Amino acid sequence: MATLPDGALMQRAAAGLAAVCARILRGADNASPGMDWRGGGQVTRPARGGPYGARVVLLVGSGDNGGDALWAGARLARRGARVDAVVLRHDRVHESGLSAFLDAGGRVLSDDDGPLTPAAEQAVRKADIVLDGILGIGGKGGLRDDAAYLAALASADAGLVIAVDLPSGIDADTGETPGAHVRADVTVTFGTHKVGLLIDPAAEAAGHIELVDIGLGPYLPRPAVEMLEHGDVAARIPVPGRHADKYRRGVLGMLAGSTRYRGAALLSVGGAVHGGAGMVRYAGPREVSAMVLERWPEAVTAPDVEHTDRVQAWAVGSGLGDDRGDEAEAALASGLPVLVDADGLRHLPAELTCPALLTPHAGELARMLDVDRGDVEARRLHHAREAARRWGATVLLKGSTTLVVSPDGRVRVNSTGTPALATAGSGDVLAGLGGALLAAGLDPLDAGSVAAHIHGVAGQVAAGTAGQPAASDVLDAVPGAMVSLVAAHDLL
Ligand SMILES: NC(=O)C1=CN([C@@H]2O[C@H](COP(=O)(O)OP(=O)(O)OC[C@H]3O[C@@H](n4cnc5c(N)ncnc54)[C@H](OP(=O)(O)O)[C@@H]3O)[C@@H](O)[C@H]2O)[C@@H](O)CC1
Ligand SMILES: [K+]
Repeated sequence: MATLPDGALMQRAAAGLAAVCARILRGADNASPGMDWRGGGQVTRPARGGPYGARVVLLVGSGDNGGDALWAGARLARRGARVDAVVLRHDRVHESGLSAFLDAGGRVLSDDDGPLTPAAEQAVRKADIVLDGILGIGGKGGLRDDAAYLAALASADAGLVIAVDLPSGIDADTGETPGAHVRADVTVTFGTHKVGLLIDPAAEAAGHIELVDIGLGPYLPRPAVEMLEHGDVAARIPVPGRHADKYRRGVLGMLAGSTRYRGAALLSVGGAVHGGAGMVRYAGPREVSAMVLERWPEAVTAPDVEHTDRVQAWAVGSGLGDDRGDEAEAALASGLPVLVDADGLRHLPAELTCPALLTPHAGELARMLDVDRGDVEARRLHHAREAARRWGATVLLKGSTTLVVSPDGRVRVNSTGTPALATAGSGDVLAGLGGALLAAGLDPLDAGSVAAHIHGVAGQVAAGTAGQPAASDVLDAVPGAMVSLVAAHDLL
């Protein structure tokens, strides 16, 4: 801002915003160079042939977010759209934006007494597009009274809701939703993706995300949250060299499954085998080991952790049950990198002395931190950070947006998640994958985020062929997912 004339960034933002609205109104293909990280993302749009004659309503808050909406509204009005503004506070409105809007033929439907006039409500209900310019990055807390009512009206009754920069009322920095907020079909965000657009529950309110480049790139600090793309993941997948042998590729010790949860052993060993482990040494009861060997003859088995030597990392806990805590503790005391999943998380010492990757879901993290599960779901980043700090470990919090948080503060959010992965045994596959990558020498942050990415791609592939895939289908899709990631990378 300091290097540019006053208002230049807002003009870039408004121009980009108006262009997206015009494109949507034209019914043009929605594919864009921006990131639609939720995949698919086709927007049901009011195809009108263009802005001319379209009904657009602006919800205008008291800050610059409202200014963006007004300037974009002025551009659409000049292209023949019928643009009405509902101004939340007439005593505090972006002045130059408002005069440009009025000069372009826009109308204001609210009055000094408040925004909720009958004309305003009627216009929102009939709109082709509602532009949500109530709050942007300056918003604090959820929407209040009139704004909350308008947000609900727009989300329920109106045409397409397009959020300006972010859906008003979400927390831009955490992904929390402290109160009432807009639910958008599309979010047009400026300069950089906001953390809140990437982490649930707020991310869910953002819909399809379009990034408008306003030239901030060279000035941005290191991002608070990273999201790996396919190429980033492919570059991190260990590829065996000419002199590879099973030890160089990484031997993983696996303490998982039990006579009660036999499937967990098969799925997690399978995840490790397909994840590229040079060898998997399975430690478990004789009848489970026999099943493992039948399905995965490349594995070797031993009765327990004590008799499992020459491993480079451990994966501990998937389907383990309650009675092998001593062995879990022994693996955790080995000093080797350890992935800890499910029942293994009950046996964490107060302080970890090894590089660790903890892979709880929200319920398990709630138990670890002695808080409510609902609170973990509402404040995913906060609680994952808290656990990473408390144990000095990398925490992979599974869920609709899987987070991987390193104790040094780095955060990655996975872009490939799919509801198809929310099925019994899916986490066992992930644990095997992550364990194999730890054994191959990736640090816990890379091992966790690469495993989550591959797992998500496998889930998408499996959903594409099996519809509602089982965890075994996801496991079967892992090799293909890895091939497609690496092949795409080689083509870059
Ligand atoms: N920075 C840049 O480079 C660029 C930024 N740009 C744009 O600017 C936006 C940020 O603008 P901003 O800073 O003016 O804040 P904004 O989000 O409009 O809201 C602040 C106002 O809302 C009020 N308010 C707060 N909470 C509230 C609540 N819960 N319920 C009701 N009211 C509440 C608050 O009042 P206060 O709390 O101060 O009394 C204040 O009046 C950004 O998101 C992007 O769109 C682009 O133009 C491109 C360049
Ligand atoms: K907004």
